[in-house]
Amino acid sequence: QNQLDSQDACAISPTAIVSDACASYSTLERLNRNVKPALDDLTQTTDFFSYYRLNLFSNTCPFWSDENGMCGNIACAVETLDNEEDIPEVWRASELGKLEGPLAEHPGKQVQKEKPKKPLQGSLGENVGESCVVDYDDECDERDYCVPDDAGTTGKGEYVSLLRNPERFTGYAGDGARQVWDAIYRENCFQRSSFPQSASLGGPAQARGPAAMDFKAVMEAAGRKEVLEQERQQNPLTPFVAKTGLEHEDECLEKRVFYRVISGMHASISTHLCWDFLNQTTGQWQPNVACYVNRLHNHPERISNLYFNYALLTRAIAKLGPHLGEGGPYTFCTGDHDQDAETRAKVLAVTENASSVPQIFDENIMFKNGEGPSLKEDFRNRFRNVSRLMDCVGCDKCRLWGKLQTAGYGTALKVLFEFDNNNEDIPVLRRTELVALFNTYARLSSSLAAIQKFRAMVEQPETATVEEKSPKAKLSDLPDWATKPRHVVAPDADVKATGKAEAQEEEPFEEFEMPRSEYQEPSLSDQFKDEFAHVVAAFKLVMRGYVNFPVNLVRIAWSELKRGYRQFLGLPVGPRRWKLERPSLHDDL
Ligand SMILES: Cc1cc2nc3c(=O)[nH]c(=O)nc-3n(C[C@H](O)[C@H](O)[C@H](O)COP(=O)(O)OP(=O)(O)OC[C@H]3O[C@@H](n4cnc5c(N)ncnc54)[C@H](O)[C@@H]3O)c2cc1C
Repeated sequence: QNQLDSQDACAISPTAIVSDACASYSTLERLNRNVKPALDDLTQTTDFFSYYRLNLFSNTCPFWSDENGMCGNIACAVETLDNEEDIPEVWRASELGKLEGPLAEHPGKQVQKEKPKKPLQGSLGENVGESCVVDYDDECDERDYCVPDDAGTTGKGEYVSLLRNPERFTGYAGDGARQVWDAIYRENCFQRSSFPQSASLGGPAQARGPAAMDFKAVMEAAGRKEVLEQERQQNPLTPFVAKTGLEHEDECLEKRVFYRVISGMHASISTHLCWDFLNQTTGQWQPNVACYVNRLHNHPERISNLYFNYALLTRAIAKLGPHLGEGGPYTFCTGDHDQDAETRAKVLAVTENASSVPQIFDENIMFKNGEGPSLKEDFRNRFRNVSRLMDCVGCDKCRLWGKLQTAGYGTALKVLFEFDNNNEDIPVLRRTELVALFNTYARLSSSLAAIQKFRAMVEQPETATVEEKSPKAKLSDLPDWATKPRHVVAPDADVKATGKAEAQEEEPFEEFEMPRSEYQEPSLSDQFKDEFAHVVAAFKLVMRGYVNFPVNLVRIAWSELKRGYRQFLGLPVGPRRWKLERPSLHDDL
C-alpha cells in the first residue's frame, strides 16, 4: 500500500514502482520477455484471435456532428502535411487510414445453422477457419464496461483482419483527433453523487438512463471547456487537454485508475504510431525517435500509465486463466477440434506466463468504503461513453484499434471487478471480448518492447538515424520540410559548413540538389521575368483580397455568432474554422 503514493512513480528506472500496481518496471519488462513470444504466437497465428467483429461504419458519432462545428471526419482531421497533394496518394492520410483486406458481414442465425463450418462462405479467404471466427453469441450483459458493438444498431458488424491492419502511423491528427481525446479525458469527471460526502446531491447513478448520463456528461464537458477557454485567454499555451481544477474535487483511487487506463491507452497508441512511422516525404516506414521523445520520453507519467495498464491486463489475464481450460465454458472453434485444441494450448501458454509473477494489481481495494456500488456504476458508465466516443474517430484503422482497445480494457475491468472467484455467478465472456482482451494485451506488450528500444536509441543516439535524432523535429514540423520550395544546394559547401548531420537531413530532397559544376547564374531576362511574375502575383492577391473581403467577413461573423450562441447555451463549442495568416504568393506563381 505504501507503494500507492510512491514519489518514484514517474521516474523510469528499473526499480521505480508503477504506482497503483505493485510492480517495478523491471519486473514488468522481465515478465513481458516471457509473455510476448506466446502472446505474439496467439494473436498472429490463430484465426480466433486475428479477426475482430465490430460495427465500423454504421454507427454515427453520438456526441457531435460536423454541423455543430466539431470535426469528426477525415477530411478536416488531417494536418500532418500542409498540402497532401504534393505527395503520392499511398502516403496520404486518407489512404493510410483505410482498412485493408476482406470484410465479412456477420451471418444471420439461419446461415450459422445451415453452414456451421462455413458460415461466412469463404468471404475472408479459403483457408480461414470460419467456425473460429464467427461470434455465435450476440447477447449483451449489463455488467459490460463497453457498449457491445452491435447494440442499438441494425447491422451486426463486420469481421476484419487485425493482421492486415496493423496499428501504426496513419496521419490522423488535427482538430478532429484532439476533439476525441479531449472528450475522452473529460469522461474522467466523476459525478459527486458517487461519493458518500455528496450522496445527497443526486439520485443514485443507476436511476439515470443512458441519455441522461450523456446529457450530464455534455453539460459537465461544457463547464470544463469554459474554464479551459478562460484559462487560454490568459495563457494561450494552455493545452487542449488540461487540468481545470474541477477534476480535483474527488480524487480517489478509482478515478485515478480510470485516468491511468485512458492515458496508458493513449500512450500505447502514440508508441505504435511513433514506432511504425511513415515519413510522408520519403515513403519510408521507420521508428521516429523525435516522435517518441515528444510524446512519451518527455512525459514519464504517460509511460508509467502504460506500464500500469500492462500490470492491470496481466492481472486480468491471469485471473481469467483457470476458466479458459478444457472443460470450461469456452470453445474456440466449434467446427474444428484440432484447431480448437491448438488455440486453447496457445491461450493457456499466455495465461500461465501472465500468472508467473505474484499478484501485481489488487483490484480488491477498489469500490469499497460504502460508496462502492454507485461509484462502480459511474465508472462503468464513463467507460461506456469512452467506447461510444470511438465512433467519432475519423480514420477507419484508428477506429478499429480504438474500439478494440476500449473493449479490451472494458473486458479487463469486467474480469477484475465482476469475476468474484468465491461466487458461482461468473460471467462468460463473448468471443469479441476475448479477442479484444488478448489483442489489447498484445498491443501493450509490443509497446513495452518498443519503449525499451526507443529508450536505448535515446541513450545511444548513434544508433538512431539523423532525422530521428532531433527531438526538436516535431511531427507537426513536417509541413515545412515537405511543401516549402527548397533552394538549390551546393553539396560540398553545405556539408563543410553544417556538418554531416545536416547534409544527411537533406537526403530526402536529393531531387532538388544540383552539382556545383552544373549551376548557372540566371540571365538578366530570366531575372526580369521572375520579378514581373512576382508583381503580377502580388496584384492578383491584393485584388482577390478586396473581392473576397465582404463574403469572408459575413462568413466569419456567422460562424462566431453560432459559436457564441452554443457557448451561451452551455453546449460544446467547436474549434475556429478561420484564422489570420500571412498571404503567400506561392499559389499564384
Ligand atoms: C482513438 C484514437 C485512435 C488513434 N489511432 C491512431 C493510429 O492508429 N495511428 C495514428 O497515426 N494516429 C492515431 N490517432 C491520432 C493520434 O492519437 C494523435 O491524436 C495524433 O497523432 C495527433 O497527435 P498530437 O501530437 O496532436 O497529440 P495527441 O496524441 O492528439 O494528444 C492530444 C493531447 O493530449 C495530451 N496527451 C497526449 N498523450 C497523453 C497521454 N498518454 N496521457 C495523457 N495526456 C496525453 C497532450 O496534452 C496532447 O497535447 C488516434 C486518435 C484517436 C482519438
